[in-house]
Amino acid sequence: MEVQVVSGFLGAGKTTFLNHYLPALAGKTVLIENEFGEVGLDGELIQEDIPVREIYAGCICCSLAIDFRQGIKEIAEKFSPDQIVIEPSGVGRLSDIVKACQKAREKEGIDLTITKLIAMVDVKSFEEYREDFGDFYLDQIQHAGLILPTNMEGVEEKEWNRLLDEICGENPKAVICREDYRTFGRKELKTLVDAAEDYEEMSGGHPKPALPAERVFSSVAVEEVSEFSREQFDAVLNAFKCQDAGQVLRAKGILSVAGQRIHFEYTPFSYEECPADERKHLSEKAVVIGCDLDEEKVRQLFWVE
Ligand SMILES: Nc1nc2c(ncn2[C@@H]2O[C@H](COP(=O)(O)OP(=O)(O)OP(=O)(O)O)[C@@H](O)[C@H]2O)c(=O)[nH]1
Repeated sequence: MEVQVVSGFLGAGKTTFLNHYLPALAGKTVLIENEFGEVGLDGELIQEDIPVREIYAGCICCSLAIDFRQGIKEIAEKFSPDQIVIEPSGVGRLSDIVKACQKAREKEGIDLTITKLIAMVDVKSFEEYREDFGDFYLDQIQHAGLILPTNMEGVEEKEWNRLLDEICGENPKAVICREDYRTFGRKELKTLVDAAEDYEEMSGGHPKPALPAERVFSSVAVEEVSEFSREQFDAVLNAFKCQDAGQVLRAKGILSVAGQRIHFEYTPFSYEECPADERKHLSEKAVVIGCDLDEEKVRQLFWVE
């Protein structure tokens, strides 16, 4: 059974990529979604009709390591898939995910081979996050075989090339896609992923002890949400920007705004909203991830009298 990992920092575009990539895969696939927040949302946003196992409220490489191992074992027994694709939480180190997979193999006796390690990188936040989150952020780029830059709209060609060169500098061995992969057809996308080297297992070595993501980042899941007017919801987004409730790095959810159910996606570098997909019957909820979050204040933002 092959294991592929699609990593990327908070909001870098992992789920979007999976919606392009999963239909390009041959054979039986199962997806593992690991959400740092306490409510799962990404699993519901996957369009491909394949089994999805959601593991949330922490990282599969730290506090949820046992759930992860059991999850892999159950998937192997129940589905015997050709491949498992893992979308780790945005704050998970890719090197730790690899170790978690190797541990699953050792402890559960599962026959798995780690093949593609992919890192999605939002070019607009790259320099700031490299500076602010160093090891957490760079580990994904440094361990990937394939780097897919995202959020290139509005970036001038010269700046785009400079940023890609900077990203390549962090991992010269990786294949980097210099175009917007979303313009590729299924076949082209598969060829691109196949062009990246498979992960090479190395024996020995002592893993460096690393600070768990849970000590640096936190999340608040909000399931009691108001109905917002447009102005009220704009004030919530503004509060994120102004860091009124701590440093919000990612927020997403389904809410009722101005009488319409919307799906919103926030990062400090991008914002998107669209009508909620009513076919999925998603309940109204939101998840906020960041640093030094004031949980009470986050909840108050979503509850207007
Ligand atoms: N402009 C632009 N937007 C993108 C691109 N890829 C994803 N997005 C948007 O960025 C937002 C976050 O994308 P996701 O695919 O949910 O990112 P993610 O890495 O799965 O996010 P989390 O795991 O929830 O932190 C969504 O609004 C996407 O539509 C891209 O290449 N360009």
